[in-house]
Amino acid sequence: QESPEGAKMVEFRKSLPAYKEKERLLAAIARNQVIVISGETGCGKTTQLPQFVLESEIESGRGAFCNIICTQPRRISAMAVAERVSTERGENLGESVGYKVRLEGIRGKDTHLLFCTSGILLRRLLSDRNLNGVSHVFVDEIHERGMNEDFLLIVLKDLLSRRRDLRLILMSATLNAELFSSYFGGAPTIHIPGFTHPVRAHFLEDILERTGYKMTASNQLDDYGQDKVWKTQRQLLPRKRKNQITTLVEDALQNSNFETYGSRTRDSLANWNPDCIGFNLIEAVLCHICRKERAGAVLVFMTGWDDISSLKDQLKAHPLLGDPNRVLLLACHGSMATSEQRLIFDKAPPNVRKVVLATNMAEASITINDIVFVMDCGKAKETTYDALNNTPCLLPSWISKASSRQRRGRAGRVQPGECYHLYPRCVYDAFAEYQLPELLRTPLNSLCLQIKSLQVDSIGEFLSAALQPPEPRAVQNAVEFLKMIGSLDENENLTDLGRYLSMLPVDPKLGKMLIMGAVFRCIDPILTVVAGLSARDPFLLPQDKKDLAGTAKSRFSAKDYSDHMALVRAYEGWKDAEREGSGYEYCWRNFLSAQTLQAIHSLRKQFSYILKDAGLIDSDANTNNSLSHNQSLVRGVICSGLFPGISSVVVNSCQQFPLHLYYMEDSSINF
Ligand SMILES: Nc1ncnc2c1ncn2[C@@H]1O[C@H](COP(=O)(O)OP(=O)(O)OP(=O)(O)O)[C@@H](O)[C@H]1O
Repeated sequence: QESPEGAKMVEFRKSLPAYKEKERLLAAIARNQVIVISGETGCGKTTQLPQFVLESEIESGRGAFCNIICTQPRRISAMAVAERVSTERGENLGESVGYKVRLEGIRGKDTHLLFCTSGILLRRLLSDRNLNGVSHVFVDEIHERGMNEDFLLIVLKDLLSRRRDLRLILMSATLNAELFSSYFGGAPTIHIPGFTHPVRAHFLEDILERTGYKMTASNQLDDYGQDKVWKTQRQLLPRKRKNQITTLVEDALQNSNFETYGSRTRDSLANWNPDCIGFNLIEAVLCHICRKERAGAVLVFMTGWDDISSLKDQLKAHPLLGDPNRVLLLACHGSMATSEQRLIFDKAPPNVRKVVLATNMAEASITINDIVFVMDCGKAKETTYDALNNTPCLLPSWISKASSRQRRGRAGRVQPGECYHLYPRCVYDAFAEYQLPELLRTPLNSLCLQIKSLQVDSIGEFLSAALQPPEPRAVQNAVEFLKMIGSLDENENLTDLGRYLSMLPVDPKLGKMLIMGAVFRCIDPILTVVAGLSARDPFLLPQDKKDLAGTAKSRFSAKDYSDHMALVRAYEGWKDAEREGSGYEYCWRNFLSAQTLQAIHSLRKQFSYILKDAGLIDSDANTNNSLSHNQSLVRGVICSGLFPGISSVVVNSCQQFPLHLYYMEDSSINF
């Protein structure tokens, strides 16, 4: 604090809106076991509030006894926030402030404020049900209503009566604090106004007017490279099942005539296709920013790995955006290793504009301090689940108003910014206020396993205590599935397999395949299959070279007609080629996607750390793979993991009985 930088930091912290509320907050925390704080974007909720408690405990001589945990919904935010708070305190990470995310963490003996993911705290609660030694728990971003946060709230609510001294502070970025307050018996709420430098919002009509970009029916179809044909068809097909928000968006568009805009803009808007992300539009806006706007990095919100990597390929081929001397293109999505994700925080070289293509994982809690421009495609991949037919699907859906504001809020945190929303204002007006809680829209298989490891008798009863309980049918489907794969017995008790599965932070189906691969000592091929099922198919099928691509694939699968074994061989061949420096030619020759193989490689590493962490595999690779050469065994292990989704029935069209086919996420077929 004595150095000029230290004094500047103290001044900065004092300028945040949270600082003005410091005394009121500390008094409320001292008087109440639970408080709910709604802090708008940039007010200092995440970085300041846990720090205020730490400082106050140190000042009152209780520093050595306090143990503050602050949860974040995502790994990247837990790490980035811990780093920022350490910097603000003029310390290294691991002194008074640390972090813990799955498989990684920095904390020291003097760490009294720990940032971690909600999953890490849940895991701790499984083995330490009373959270012994913890004095304060902050649960951040509760408005996102993620599955882990809703689950945490049930467990923490139950814990409060056993730990009267524990303080629980719930933090939300939006004003819906009442819901949480009444869940905790009318806990007091405190509101902190937000602070951002001014951020100008431009909606699609303004963007078109400003850039002069013309949208036609054909220039909006996104180019997904080799998958192009399939994706294009999907973009052109009318959607069969419309959800309420899609209808609202269409109505909003129909009722808007954009009469104050020029005819070129109106024509473009008449052609606007809400089902596309709009790669060409993004490219045009990026060019506009690079050529006409002031310096500053750009953060582009996309929906997932496939659109991020396809857009990145397109931009790399552009004379301006693909020139590394002028533009630094970075990506950030969930299947990347943490070390790669962290690159988004690095500064670009002078006169080079940084462009980050990210999923909604960059939406909350993080500050990339050189971001001046945000582009928001208005969509995010969301799991939707229909309990009636028990089919989950991961599809791009419109985001909520709360998410859109959070995205905008990533600009303007350190300097004034601009946000380009790539959809008209009337569409924003039709967005839901908040997203539907994850607990109500995803299968509950993993969650139910974790609930059982808390030694709960009835899963249904436990979940009925949630903020918004899921449908009983969804719970019943999950319990039946867990019984079928052998992780629960007839009386809903965890089996040995179930106990191991509950320790693995992956889908139970994939977890079972991994455990079987470990037990039967054929882990390498199984790691590849599980990573492949979690990523996507690396085999490309270009429309104009289907035969050649088919022949290339059959070279990998001819012996046993197995797609899974073909993947294993293709991956192993790629690894060999990489070692010899010919990975690129190998992919080209065999119609394989190098990017997908790279993603599979990263995921394999993550899964193998998880298995080591759970004590399921040895540190010696030879021992773990002593039976990997036995292909019948490997195929048996794959089957045991995929069960019950292992076969499909082909019916003759003359047959009259009704049959329903559902395509599952991993493209297996379910009846
Ligand atoms: N890594 C960083 N570098 C520079 N400034 C930062 C950094 N992290 C935070 N800040 C500054 O501190 C302010 C408060 O950040 P904080 O993350 O606490 O906000 P918040 O209230 O939690 O908002 P949100 O919910 O939008 O993340 C930011 O607006 C920014 O000005």
